[in-house]
Amino acid sequence: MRRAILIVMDSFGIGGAVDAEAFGDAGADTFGHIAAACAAGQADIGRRGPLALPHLEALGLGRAAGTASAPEQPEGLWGSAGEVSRGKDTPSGHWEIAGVPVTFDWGYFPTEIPTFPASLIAEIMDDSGIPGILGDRHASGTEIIAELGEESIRSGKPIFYTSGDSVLQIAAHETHFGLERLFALCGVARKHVDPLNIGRVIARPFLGESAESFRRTANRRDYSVLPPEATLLDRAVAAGRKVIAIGKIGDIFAHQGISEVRKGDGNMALFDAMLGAIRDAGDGDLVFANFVDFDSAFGHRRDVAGYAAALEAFDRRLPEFFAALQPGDLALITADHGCDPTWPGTDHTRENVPVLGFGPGIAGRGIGHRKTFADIGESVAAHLGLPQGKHGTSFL
Ligand SMILES: O=P(O)(O)O[C@H]1O[C@H](CO)[C@@H](O)[C@H]1O
Ligand SMILES: [Mn+2]
Ligand SMILES: [Mn+2]
Repeated sequence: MRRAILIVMDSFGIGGAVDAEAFGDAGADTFGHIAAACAAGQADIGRRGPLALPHLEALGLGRAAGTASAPEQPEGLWGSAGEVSRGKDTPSGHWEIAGVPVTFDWGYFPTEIPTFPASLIAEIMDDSGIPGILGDRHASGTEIIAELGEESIRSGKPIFYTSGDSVLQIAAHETHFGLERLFALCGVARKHVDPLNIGRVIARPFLGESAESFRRTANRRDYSVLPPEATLLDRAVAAGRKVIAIGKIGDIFAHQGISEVRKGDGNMALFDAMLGAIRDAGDGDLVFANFVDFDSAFGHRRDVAGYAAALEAFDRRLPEFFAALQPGDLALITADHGCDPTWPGTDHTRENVPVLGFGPGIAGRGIGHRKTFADIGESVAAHLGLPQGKHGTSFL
């Protein structure tokens, strides 16, 4: 069996990006700062003490990140990669991993209030019939729902907000407003933000009846534009291979180059879904998984202890993953950008990402620092015997 399993630990950066300063992120280091906080006893909520990631460390995480606790002889291919795409957002990171860097500038909404052009909101209101909007500014999704959720239920007006990413996010109550109605509204909004070059419209349904009880549900849906060129996923599908997308991978690629989508509510359910996909994948197939909680539940929330606990929970499950691999399989663990939970604000941070490769029979060695995430996708292509793309080089 020659299969590939590609895992994105969403936002698990390791610092050190050469262009971090241009993003206001010089010194940001998601892994390093979480580890430092844990070592200093500052991340003892729901967990305790130094960050314990024995399996990721055995694969070479410490060496990839340049930390002292690295083993002499990592068991996997270990290295780091920098991003050449102009944004530090999720689609840019994933598309570059899949061989297609984003070399154009996305459209962004300004930090002024209101952030959205009045004409855009008027068009969306006309087409969707909503009575108006709330929010209309940059915000943290959980905070703005706590602040405006009750008013949204009362008034029937959904909450529109954005961030440092190229996004229009729409939060509305799953039952009072209605989930299908929210999805339809996002479809309308998608059409109207196309001319503004906005990467994603994101439906953010929530449940609960008051600020204290509101919670976002797993029914988030991202409406992405298509990648600018054919990705690794398209190459795989064109060659008759199966691409099984775990979590939000399907949405991120606008469902292009995807054979099957499997979802899960939270990292542990996603891990289960990934193990199931590995059981079902055949020779030459690709399983591509995104673990979203690191970013959305902890990185953006600036929750250091929560992020650390999520890393440790993920690491504890890796033996199940190792056991699911078969001779000939290549597994790669990486990330799409940083989201340092110790950093000011609530946005992503420009960082290098770890690249850890392993599989039965793959000997450990350093692959150095890769200048583009595209080297990851090209390595998968080489492993699966797919045509090489033009933006990266295989490290196999
Ligand atoms: O604060 P929340 O709603 O989690 O928003 C985050 O999620 C968006 C999509 O990943 C990002 O743009 C970021 O701002
Ligand atoms: Mn991401
Ligand atoms: Mn994010």
